[in-house]
Amino acid sequence: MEAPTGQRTVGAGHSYYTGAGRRIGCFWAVLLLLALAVLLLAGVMHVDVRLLMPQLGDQVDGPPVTNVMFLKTHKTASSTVLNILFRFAETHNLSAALPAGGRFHLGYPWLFLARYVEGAEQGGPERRFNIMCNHLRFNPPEVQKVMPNDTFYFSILRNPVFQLESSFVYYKSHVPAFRNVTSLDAFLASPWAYYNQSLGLSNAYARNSMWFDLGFDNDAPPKEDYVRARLLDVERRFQLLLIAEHFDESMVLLRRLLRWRLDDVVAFRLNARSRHSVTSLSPAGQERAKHWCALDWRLYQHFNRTFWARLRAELSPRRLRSEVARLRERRRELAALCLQDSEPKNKSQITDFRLRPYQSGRADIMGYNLKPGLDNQTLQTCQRMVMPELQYMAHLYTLQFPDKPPKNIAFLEA
Ligand SMILES: Nc1ncnc2c1ncn2[C@@H]1O[C@H](COP(=O)(O)OS(=O)(=O)O)[C@@H](OP(=O)(O)O)[C@H]1O
Repeated sequence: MEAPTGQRTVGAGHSYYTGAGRRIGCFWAVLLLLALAVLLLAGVMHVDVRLLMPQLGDQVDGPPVTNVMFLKTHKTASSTVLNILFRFAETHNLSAALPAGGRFHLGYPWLFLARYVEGAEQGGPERRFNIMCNHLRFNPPEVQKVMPNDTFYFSILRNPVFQLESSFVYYKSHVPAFRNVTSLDAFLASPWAYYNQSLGLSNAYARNSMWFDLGFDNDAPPKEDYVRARLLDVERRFQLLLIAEHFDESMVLLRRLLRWRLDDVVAFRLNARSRHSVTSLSPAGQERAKHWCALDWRLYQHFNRTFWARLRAELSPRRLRSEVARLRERRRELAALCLQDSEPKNKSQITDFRLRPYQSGRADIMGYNLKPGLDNQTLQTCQRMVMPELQYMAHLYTLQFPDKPPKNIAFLEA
């Protein structure tokens, strides 16, 4: 006898669903086993799982830090950091403390004053900004006038031997102490023949320039008590000192402390010299540079130590390795997406003047050409990543102060 249609349907349906239920159960069991196997394999092969599931690694606890002051020291990879901060300001609609009027820095080499910031004196004495990162000579009470109380302060240091070599080539014709000497080795062999202490500020790039940028006396004798007291000052004022030689590890640490996303801290190397404008110092010259810049040498040694101690406190070695690997991988992806030939170009090869960095002295400062044919959104992302310091500052200035005359960067066209 044939069962009524409805019963048969229900019966058939029931057995169908029972079979399907079994299949679904199997599916989840297999998936669970697979996941366990991957985790086991990752453990055995010392692979960080976040490398396999990148979206997991981009999770951060709590809101991002948005009040940030970066002391932009000279010739220390600071333009690359500035690019990161300007991008963050622009994409998060944050205000930046930019140089007033037609200026390109915040009063450097004079000690910073709040009135060097555009708009600091408008809207009453309480006007505060989110991001501050243009060159200035650090002067905490004045910086505090334009930055909120909960600002995160950080800076970056570089081995003074290489920092001095970079300065020498870049500021060769600008700094009196460097003007009349053929090489840095010759300068370091008898610095007092070229360095006139009474010229003060104009020679700041020639000796202990990071110490000077921090607001201290770059000609002070490196006496133990004095050095220790100033290092303590820096520790009190800054939450973090990064190290240019370990730039990627620095970005991992910075991102963690600021609770930013990975893409916020991925950057291309900016303001780098082409290989033919880098000179090498003899081993004796290197030792003399450490002696000549003894204050910077102490500064660098001290904060190189604290940097690694901080990294160890924040991340296990394996986690650090995997985060650095992820950062590099993402940089490679973005280079392939944005850059012509995925690499930097020297000044004569850069076709768009808006992307050509400011050139100084004998240095050939490299930049980038973008790939042709990028869609609008990708183009915007890529342009931001390769935009040199002066152009980016002028761009933000126009966005922030549309009624003011724009910064005149026509000289970059030459
Ligand atoms: N990501 C990264 N890692 C390591 N080093 C880097 C990085 N980005 C820039 N650089 C090097 O930093 C030098 C430029 O420093 P600044 O941008 O601070 O110079 S400036 O004071 O703003 O003119 C310049 O050094 P030299 O090439 O020796 O002159 C750059 O090569």
